[in-house]
Amino acid sequence: MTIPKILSVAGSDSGGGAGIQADIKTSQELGVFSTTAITALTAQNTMGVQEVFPVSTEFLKAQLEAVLSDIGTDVLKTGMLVSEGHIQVVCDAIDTYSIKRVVVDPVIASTSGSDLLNEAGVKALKEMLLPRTTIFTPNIPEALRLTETHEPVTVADLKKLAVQLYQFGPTIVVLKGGHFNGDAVDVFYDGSRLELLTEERMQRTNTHGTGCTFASAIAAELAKGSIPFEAVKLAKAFITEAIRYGLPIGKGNGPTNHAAYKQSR
Ligand SMILES: Nc1ncnc2c1ncn2[C@@H]1O[C@H](COP(=O)(O)OP(=O)(O)OP(=O)(O)O)[C@@H](O)[C@H]1O
Ligand SMILES: Cc1ncc(CO)c(N)n1
Repeated sequence: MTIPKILSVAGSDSGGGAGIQADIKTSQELGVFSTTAITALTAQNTMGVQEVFPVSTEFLKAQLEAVLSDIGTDVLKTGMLVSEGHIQVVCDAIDTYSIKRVVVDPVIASTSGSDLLNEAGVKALKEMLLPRTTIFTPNIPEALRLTETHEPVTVADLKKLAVQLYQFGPTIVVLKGGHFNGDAVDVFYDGSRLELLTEERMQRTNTHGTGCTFASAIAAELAKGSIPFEAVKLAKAFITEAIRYGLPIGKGNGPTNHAAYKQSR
């Protein structure tokens, strides 16, 4: 029996809704074994990020080597990457271990506005990591930061933005529409096929970690052998249920419900 595996390279969210914790919960729900390489510890809750304690690049490398030299992975998924140095270490691991499927969620800032990737890191993301990426999942603010364009107003603008992001080198772009002003429209673009994944926008406050959860559901499904579009479709259903039944935990922006998708089947 082969057990599908993902390696999550991301920051720890002490509040349990985003980052590594979201990745582990999501992959567990979807029947995938998750390993981790932690880039930073954050002291964080539903109100925001209080402190960030980055792991050294040497220690990130040690975690990646420990996992990849023994357990291996079907998919590597990245979240918070801290700096250019951390991105270099991740790219070296992708090359050394010939990792073919890489899901990149470009965590640049938290919803509450804290920087989770520095300026040089944004440049390294574009120049080093995106050409090694299979599925790239930016949200709208991240897409605007990377392309330096204006806020999308129409679905046609969203499509244009996805095509622009494709030029940075990933095999597939999935532009997330959580911050769009209409329905929750995500755009899938692989260089020829352009598809919209649309769900009605739900008025919810418990949406902390939606992006991490969505990207890890994509990574988990890829690890199980799904083709990319099917993996994205399932991840969209997973996050929609997780938001619908979001958890009233903490005093601020609470977490999504990682168990809701499986419970709804
Ligand atoms: N209110 C909502 N109703 C329905 N779907 C939503 C809502 N908010 C986000 N989504 C969906 O959730 C997924 C994640 O998108 P989003 O743009 O929120 O990611 P994100 O900003 O990276 O998340 P975060 O930074 O909070 O982790 C997308 O599929 C998006 O369409
Ligand atoms: C550790 C971590 N990763 C990602 C995000 C973005 O949701 C967050 N708030 N915290």
